[in-house]
Amino acid sequence: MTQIADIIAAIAEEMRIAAERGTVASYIPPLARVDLGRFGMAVIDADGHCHIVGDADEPFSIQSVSKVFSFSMALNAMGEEIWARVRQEPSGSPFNSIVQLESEFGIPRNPFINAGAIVVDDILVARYGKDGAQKRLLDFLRSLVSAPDAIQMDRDVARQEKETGFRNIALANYMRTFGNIRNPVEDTLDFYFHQCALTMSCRQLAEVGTYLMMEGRNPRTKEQVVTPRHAQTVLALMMMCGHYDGSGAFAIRVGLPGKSGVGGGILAVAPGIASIAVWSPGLNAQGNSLLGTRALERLVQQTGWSVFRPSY
Ligand SMILES: NC(=O)CC[C@H](N)C(=O)O
Repeated sequence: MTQIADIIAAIAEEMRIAAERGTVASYIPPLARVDLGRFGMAVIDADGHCHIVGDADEPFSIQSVSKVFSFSMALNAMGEEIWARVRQEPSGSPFNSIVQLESEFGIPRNPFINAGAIVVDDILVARYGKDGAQKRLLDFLRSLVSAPDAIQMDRDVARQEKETGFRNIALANYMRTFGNIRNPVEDTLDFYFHQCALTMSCRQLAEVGTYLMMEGRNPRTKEQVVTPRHAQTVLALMMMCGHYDGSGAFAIRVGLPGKSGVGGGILAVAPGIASIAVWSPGLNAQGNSLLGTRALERLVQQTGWSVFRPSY
């Protein structure tokens, strides 16, 4: 097999010259002004070797990729009881859709659509308090990376998320009417907007993802961050729901559990083999990184890492 470094160098070159790059998210200026030409990728293998290419050390807004980490924390806090508050099924709907909530009594389909992530945050705010939840999430992420201070919450992005977040505010209030938001809506949303505003680079995102590659263990400290069973649960949900109404296409094209964000980042995990982060800010129609998806597709074609291959 060609070395990973050579494979990702060739992928970065293909992405550098790609003409069609998607569209950057435009709902807040900090996302709208990101250069469409950016592309970065980081791959960390099971031995801890990190290969990077392009803008892999450039911080970006991880947005909904953060839902993986808040959900991991909520599983730790609540265990299987969490399924009374959020379900474990794909939605087939856009990330910010409200339609299913009415017929399904305010219980979101899964923790990775906005409604589900807001419920997850409500659980964490009830357990740790509004500021405590933020601090714990930051501690969780920083414990997994080599340069902890590089992971930040961008307060300006959080403020703008709040100022423009009418759909998320509606989702939270609507679920409150079913009793599925238990804290003051503002407190839960404050945490949600701050977690969307987390900033890190591909290198750090791939480092954070290593616990999912290693059956829930932090390879740096050997600490069990989540149980092996919960790591499997998170990965299964990433495969089924990590790309919203684009999840089926992502599973077929890439064949790895993955989670996207509107900042153009994707975290993908080849269990036992690699933690991969890619960033390209241009999005496709479902709000997932256009070139990020293509880059992962190329990587899997050349490494054979799809979990659906018999040899995996
Ligand atoms: N898909 C996403 O990354 C969505 C995150 C965005 N901040 C929102 O709440 O709508």
